[in-house]
Amino acid sequence: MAYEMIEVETQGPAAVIRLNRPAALNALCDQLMQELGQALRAADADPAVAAIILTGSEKAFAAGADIKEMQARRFPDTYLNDFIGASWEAVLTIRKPVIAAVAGFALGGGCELAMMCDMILAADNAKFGQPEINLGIIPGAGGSQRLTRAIGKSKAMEMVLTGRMMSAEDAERAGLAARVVPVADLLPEALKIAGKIAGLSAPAVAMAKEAVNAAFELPLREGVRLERRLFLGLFGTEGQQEGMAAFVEKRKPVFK
Ligand SMILES: CC(C)=CC(=O)SCCNC(=O)CCNC(=O)[C@H](O)C(C)(C)COP(=O)(O)OP(=O)(O)OC[C@H]1O[C@@H](n2cnc3c(N)ncnc32)[C@H](O)[C@@H]1OP(=O)(O)O
Repeated sequence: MAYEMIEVETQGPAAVIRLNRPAALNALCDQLMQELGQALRAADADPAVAAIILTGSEKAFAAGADIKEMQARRFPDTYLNDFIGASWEAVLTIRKPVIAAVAGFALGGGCELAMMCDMILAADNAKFGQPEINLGIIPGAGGSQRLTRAIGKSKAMEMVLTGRMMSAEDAERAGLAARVVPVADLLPEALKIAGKIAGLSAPAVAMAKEAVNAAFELPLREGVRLERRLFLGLFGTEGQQEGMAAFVEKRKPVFK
Protein backbone atom coordinates (compact mmCIF):
# COMPACT_ATOMS: atom_id res chain seq x y z
CA MET A 1 0.00 0.00 0.00
CA ALA A 2 1.36 3.44 -0.93
CA TYR A 3 0.94 6.15 1.69
CA GLU A 4 1.79 9.85 1.45
CA MET A 5 1.73 10.95 5.07
CA ILE A 6 2.92 7.91 6.93
CA GLU A 7 5.66 5.34 6.44
CA VAL A 8 5.25 1.71 7.33
CA GLU A 9 8.02 -0.80 7.69
CA THR A 10 8.30 -4.19 9.28
CA GLN A 11 11.17 -4.60 11.74
CA GLY A 12 11.27 -8.16 13.01
CA PRO A 13 7.88 -8.94 14.53
CA ALA A 14 6.89 -5.26 14.72
CA ALA A 15 5.12 -3.06 12.23
CA VAL A 16 6.55 0.43 12.65
CA ILE A 17 4.13 3.14 11.54
CA ARG A 18 5.81 6.53 11.35
CA LEU A 19 3.75 9.72 11.03
CA ASN A 20 5.56 11.62 8.29
CA ARG A 21 4.31 15.12 7.67
CA PRO A 22 7.36 17.06 8.86
CA ALA A 23 6.43 20.48 7.44
CA ALA A 24 3.36 20.54 9.72
CA LEU A 25 4.90 18.76 12.74
CA ASN A 26 2.75 15.73 11.87
CA ALA A 27 -0.49 17.66 12.29
CA LEU A 28 -3.24 15.11 12.04
CA CYS A 29 -5.23 16.06 8.96
CA ASP A 30 -8.05 13.93 7.50
CA GLN A 31 -5.81 12.23 4.93
CA LEU A 32 -3.20 11.30 7.53
CA MET A 33 -5.84 9.83 9.82
CA GLN A 34 -7.37 7.83 6.94
CA GLU A 35 -3.94 6.45 6.04
CA LEU A 36 -3.18 5.67 9.67
CA GLY A 37 -6.41 3.71 10.01
CA GLN A 38 -5.61 1.67 6.89
CA ALA A 39 -2.05 0.95 8.05
CA LEU A 40 -3.20 -0.07 11.53
CA ARG A 41 -5.82 -2.46 10.15
CA ALA A 42 -3.30 -3.96 7.69
CA ALA A 43 -0.77 -4.56 10.48
CA ASP A 44 -3.45 -6.04 12.73
CA ALA A 45 -4.39 -8.51 9.97
CA ASP A 46 -0.78 -9.47 9.17
CA PRO A 47 0.11 -12.78 10.89
CA ALA A 48 3.82 -11.87 10.84
CA VAL A 49 3.19 -8.82 13.04
CA ALA A 50 3.05 -9.32 16.82
CA ALA A 51 2.96 -5.67 17.89
CA ILE A 52 2.63 -2.26 16.31
CA ILE A 53 4.80 0.77 17.05
CA LEU A 54 3.35 4.18 16.30
CA THR A 55 5.92 6.95 16.17
CA GLY A 56 6.73 10.33 14.64
CA SER A 57 9.88 12.39 14.21
CA GLU A 58 12.40 13.53 16.77
CA LYS A 59 10.72 16.97 16.83
CA ALA A 60 7.08 15.86 16.90
CA PHE A 61 5.03 12.78 17.52
CA ALA A 62 2.11 14.96 16.39
CA ALA A 63 1.28 18.62 17.11
CA GLY A 64 -2.43 17.90 17.17
CA ALA A 65 -5.32 17.95 14.74
CA ASP A 66 -4.66 20.11 11.71
CA ILE A 67 -5.69 23.60 12.82
CA LYS A 68 -5.64 24.96 9.26
CA GLU A 69 -8.05 22.22 8.18
CA MET A 70 -10.30 22.79 11.22
CA GLN A 71 -10.36 26.59 10.99
CA ALA A 72 -13.25 26.77 8.50
CA ARG A 73 -15.40 24.11 10.13
CA ARG A 74 -18.75 25.22 11.57
CA PHE A 75 -21.46 23.72 13.70
CA PRO A 76 -23.79 21.92 12.85
CA ASP A 77 -21.65 20.38 10.07
CA THR A 78 -19.03 19.46 12.68
CA TYR A 79 -21.71 17.56 14.57
CA LEU A 80 -23.36 15.97 11.51
CA ASN A 81 -20.04 14.85 10.00
CA ASP A 82 -18.18 14.23 13.29
CA PHE A 83 -14.70 14.67 11.82
CA ILE A 84 -13.23 13.24 15.03
CA GLY A 85 -15.05 10.00 14.43
CA ALA A 86 -14.21 6.53 13.23
CA SER A 87 -10.90 7.44 11.58
CA TRP A 88 -9.55 8.87 14.86
CA GLU A 89 -10.63 5.87 16.87
CA ALA A 90 -9.22 3.22 14.51
CA VAL A 91 -6.40 2.54 16.97
CA LEU A 92 -8.97 1.52 19.61
CA THR A 93 -10.19 -1.31 17.35
CA ILE A 94 -6.74 -2.91 16.95
CA ARG A 95 -6.31 -6.22 18.77
CA LYS A 96 -2.52 -6.39 18.77
CA PRO A 97 -0.56 -4.29 21.26
CA VAL A 98 0.10 -0.77 19.99
CA ILE A 99 3.08 1.07 21.49
CA ALA A 100 3.25 4.85 21.10
CA ALA A 101 6.93 5.81 20.85
CA VAL A 102 6.76 9.53 21.51
CA ALA A 103 9.53 12.07 20.87
CA GLY A 104 9.02 15.81 20.75
CA PHE A 105 5.58 17.38 20.78
CA ALA A 106 2.52 15.25 21.52
CA LEU A 107 -0.09 17.99 21.71
CA GLY A 108 -3.86 18.05 21.47
CA GLY A 109 -4.89 15.22 19.15
CA GLY A 110 -1.27 14.01 19.21
CA CYS A 111 -1.44 13.47 22.97
CA GLU A 112 -4.90 11.93 22.57
CA LEU A 113 -3.67 9.56 19.87
CA ALA A 114 -0.75 8.48 22.06
CA MET A 115 -3.15 7.88 24.96
CA MET A 116 -5.36 5.68 22.73
CA CYS A 117 -2.36 3.37 22.26
CA ASP A 118 -1.74 0.59 24.78
CA MET A 119 1.36 2.18 26.28
CA ILE A 120 3.48 5.26 25.85
CA LEU A 121 7.25 5.04 25.69
CA ALA A 122 8.58 8.60 25.93
CA ALA A 123 11.84 10.04 24.66
CA ASP A 124 13.52 12.42 27.07
CA ASN A 125 12.57 15.37 24.82
CA ALA A 126 8.86 14.48 24.72
CA LYS A 127 6.34 17.17 25.64
CA PHE A 128 2.73 16.26 26.28
CA GLY A 129 -0.08 18.78 26.30
CA GLN A 130 -3.71 19.58 25.64
CA PRO A 131 -3.42 23.19 24.46
CA GLU A 132 -6.83 23.36 22.74
CA ILE A 133 -7.99 26.01 25.24
CA ASN A 134 -5.60 28.45 23.51
CA LEU A 135 -7.60 27.92 20.30
CA GLY A 136 -10.96 28.55 21.94
CA ILE A 137 -11.89 24.86 21.97
CA ILE A 138 -11.43 21.90 24.30
CA PRO A 139 -10.00 18.41 23.74
CA GLY A 140 -12.24 16.47 21.35
CA ALA A 141 -10.61 13.07 20.93
CA GLY A 142 -10.79 11.85 24.50
CA GLY A 143 -8.14 14.05 26.12
CA SER A 144 -10.28 15.32 29.00
CA GLN A 145 -11.18 11.73 29.89
CA ARG A 146 -8.03 9.69 29.22
CA LEU A 147 -5.61 12.30 30.57
CA THR A 148 -7.65 12.65 33.75
CA ARG A 149 -7.72 8.88 34.25
CA ALA A 150 -3.98 8.67 33.58
CA ILE A 151 -2.69 11.51 35.76
CA GLY A 152 -5.59 12.51 38.02
CA LYS A 153 -7.92 15.49 38.16
CA SER A 154 -5.65 18.28 39.39
CA LYS A 155 -2.81 17.72 36.94
CA ALA A 156 -5.21 17.13 34.03
CA MET A 157 -7.23 20.20 34.96
CA GLU A 158 -4.13 22.39 35.00
CA MET A 159 -3.06 21.11 31.57
CA VAL A 160 -6.51 21.35 29.99
CA LEU A 161 -7.39 24.74 31.51
CA THR A 162 -4.05 26.45 30.86
CA GLY A 163 -2.49 24.51 27.98
CA ARG A 164 0.62 23.85 30.10
CA MET A 165 2.87 21.13 28.67
CA MET A 166 4.21 18.22 30.69
CA SER A 167 7.80 17.00 30.34
CA ALA A 168 8.67 13.36 29.69
CA GLU A 169 9.96 12.95 33.26
CA ASP A 170 6.77 14.39 34.71
CA ALA A 171 4.70 12.20 32.38
CA GLU A 172 6.50 9.11 33.64
CA ARG A 173 6.15 10.19 37.27
CA ALA A 174 2.44 10.88 36.79
CA GLY A 175 1.80 7.52 35.08
CA LEU A 176 1.13 8.82 31.58
CA ALA A 177 4.30 7.28 30.14
CA ALA A 178 5.52 3.81 30.98
CA ARG A 179 9.16 4.84 30.74
CA VAL A 180 11.50 7.59 29.55
CA VAL A 181 14.50 6.74 27.37
CA PRO A 182 17.12 8.86 25.59
CA VAL A 183 15.69 10.03 22.28
CA ALA A 184 18.27 8.02 20.31
CA ASP A 185 17.10 4.84 22.05
CA LEU A 186 13.38 5.39 21.51
CA LEU A 187 12.79 3.09 18.54
CA PRO A 188 15.28 0.40 19.68
CA GLU A 189 13.58 0.28 23.10
CA ALA A 190 10.12 0.12 21.53
CA LEU A 191 11.36 -2.70 19.29
CA LYS A 192 12.66 -4.54 22.37
CA ILE A 193 9.20 -4.34 23.93
CA ALA A 194 7.64 -5.60 20.69
CA GLY A 195 10.22 -8.43 20.55
CA LYS A 196 9.43 -9.47 24.11
CA ILE A 197 5.69 -9.53 23.32
CA ALA A 198 6.32 -11.51 20.12
CA GLY A 199 7.96 -14.27 22.15
CA LEU A 200 4.89 -14.79 24.34
CA SER A 201 1.66 -16.71 23.92
CA ALA A 202 -0.47 -14.76 21.43
CA PRO A 203 -3.85 -15.58 23.04
CA ALA A 204 -2.52 -14.55 26.46
CA VAL A 205 -1.20 -11.28 25.03
CA ALA A 206 -4.53 -10.51 23.31
CA MET A 207 -6.51 -11.30 26.45
CA ALA A 208 -4.14 -9.32 28.69
CA LYS A 209 -4.64 -6.29 26.45
CA GLU A 210 -8.41 -6.75 26.49
CA ALA A 211 -8.48 -7.10 30.28
CA VAL A 212 -6.37 -4.01 31.01
CA ASN A 213 -8.30 -1.88 28.52
CA ALA A 214 -11.56 -3.01 30.10
CA ALA A 215 -10.46 -1.23 33.29
CA PHE A 216 -11.18 2.05 31.46
CA GLU A 217 -14.66 1.01 30.39
CA LEU A 218 -16.19 -1.20 33.07
CA PRO A 219 -17.11 -0.88 36.74
CA LEU A 220 -14.66 -2.82 38.95
CA ARG A 221 -16.95 -5.79 39.52
CA GLU A 222 -17.63 -6.22 35.78
CA GLY A 223 -13.96 -5.78 34.96
CA VAL A 224 -12.92 -8.42 37.46
CA ARG A 225 -15.56 -10.78 36.04
CA LEU A 226 -14.27 -10.24 32.52
CA GLU A 227 -10.69 -10.83 33.70
CA ARG A 228 -11.75 -14.07 35.42
CA ARG A 229 -13.49 -15.36 32.27
CA LEU A 230 -10.46 -14.57 30.12
CA PHE A 231 -8.07 -16.08 32.69
CA LEU A 232 -10.07 -19.30 32.95
CA GLY A 233 -10.36 -19.47 29.16
CA LEU A 234 -6.58 -19.62 28.79
CA PHE A 235 -6.36 -23.00 30.52
CA GLY A 236 -5.79 -25.70 27.93
CA THR A 237 -4.25 -23.30 25.42
CA GLU A 238 -0.86 -24.29 24.04
CA GLY A 239 0.59 -21.22 25.72
CA GLN A 240 -0.63 -22.17 29.19
CA GLN A 241 0.55 -25.76 28.79
CA GLU A 242 3.96 -24.74 27.48
CA GLY A 243 4.43 -21.90 30.00
CA MET A 244 3.63 -24.05 33.02
CA ALA A 245 5.48 -27.14 31.73
CA ALA A 246 8.58 -25.03 31.13
CA PHE A 247 8.44 -23.64 34.66
CA VAL A 248 8.09 -27.11 36.20
CA GLU A 249 10.85 -28.53 33.97
CA LYS A 250 13.12 -25.55 34.78
CA ARG A 251 13.60 -24.49 31.16
CA LYS A 252 12.67 -21.47 29.05
CA PRO A 253 9.21 -21.66 27.47
CA VAL A 254 8.96 -21.75 23.69
CA PHE A 255 5.65 -20.24 22.61
CA LYS A 256 4.45 -20.77 19.07
C1 LIG B 1 -7.89 16.66 18.16
C2 LIG B 1 -8.54 17.96 18.35
C3 LIG B 1 -10.00 17.90 18.42
C4 LIG B 1 -7.95 19.16 18.46
C5 LIG B 1 -6.55 19.50 18.36
O1 LIG B 1 -5.67 18.71 18.33
S1 LIG B 1 -6.29 21.17 18.25
C6 LIG B 1 -4.54 21.31 18.00
C7 LIG B 1 -3.79 21.29 19.26
N1 LIG B 1 -2.38 21.57 19.02
C8 LIG B 1 -1.88 22.77 19.11
O2 LIG B 1 -2.55 23.74 19.43
C9 LIG B 1 -0.40 22.90 18.78
C10 LIG B 1 -0.19 23.84 17.63
N2 LIG B 1 1.23 24.03 17.34
C11 LIG B 1 2.04 24.78 18.09
O3 LIG B 1 1.66 25.35 19.07
C12 LIG B 1 3.45 24.92 17.62
O4 LIG B 1 3.52 24.58 16.27
C13 LIG B 1 4.45 24.05 18.41
C14 LIG B 1 4.59 24.61 19.85
C15 LIG B 1 4.04 22.60 18.46
C16 LIG B 1 5.86 24.13 17.73
O5 LIG B 1 6.25 25.47 17.58
P1 LIG B 1 7.45 25.81 16.59
O6 LIG B 1 7.66 27.29 16.70
O7 LIG B 1 8.61 24.92 16.85
O8 LIG B 1 6.93 25.43 15.13
P2 LIG B 1 5.85 26.21 14.25
O9 LIG B 1 6.52 27.18 13.37
O10 LIG B 1 4.73 26.70 15.08
O11 LIG B 1 5.26 24.99 13.37
C17 LIG B 1 5.96 24.47 12.23
C18 LIG B 1 4.92 24.26 11.14
O12 LIG B 1 3.98 23.32 11.58
C19 LIG B 1 2.66 23.88 11.50
N3 LIG B 1 1.82 23.31 12.56
C20 LIG B 1 2.17 23.04 13.81
N4 LIG B 1 1.13 22.52 14.50
C21 LIG B 1 0.10 22.48 13.63
C22 LIG B 1 -1.24 22.04 13.75
N5 LIG B 1 -1.74 21.50 14.90
N6 LIG B 1 -2.03 22.14 12.67
C23 LIG B 1 -1.57 22.65 11.50
N7 LIG B 1 -0.28 23.06 11.33
C24 LIG B 1 0.53 22.99 12.38
C25 LIG B 1 2.87 25.36 11.66
O13 LIG B 1 1.78 26.08 11.18
C26 LIG B 1 4.14 25.56 10.84
O14 LIG B 1 3.85 25.52 9.48
P3 LIG B 1 3.83 26.90 8.59
O15 LIG B 1 5.13 27.59 8.87
O16 LIG B 1 3.67 26.42 7.18
O17 LIG B 1 2.64 27.67 9.07
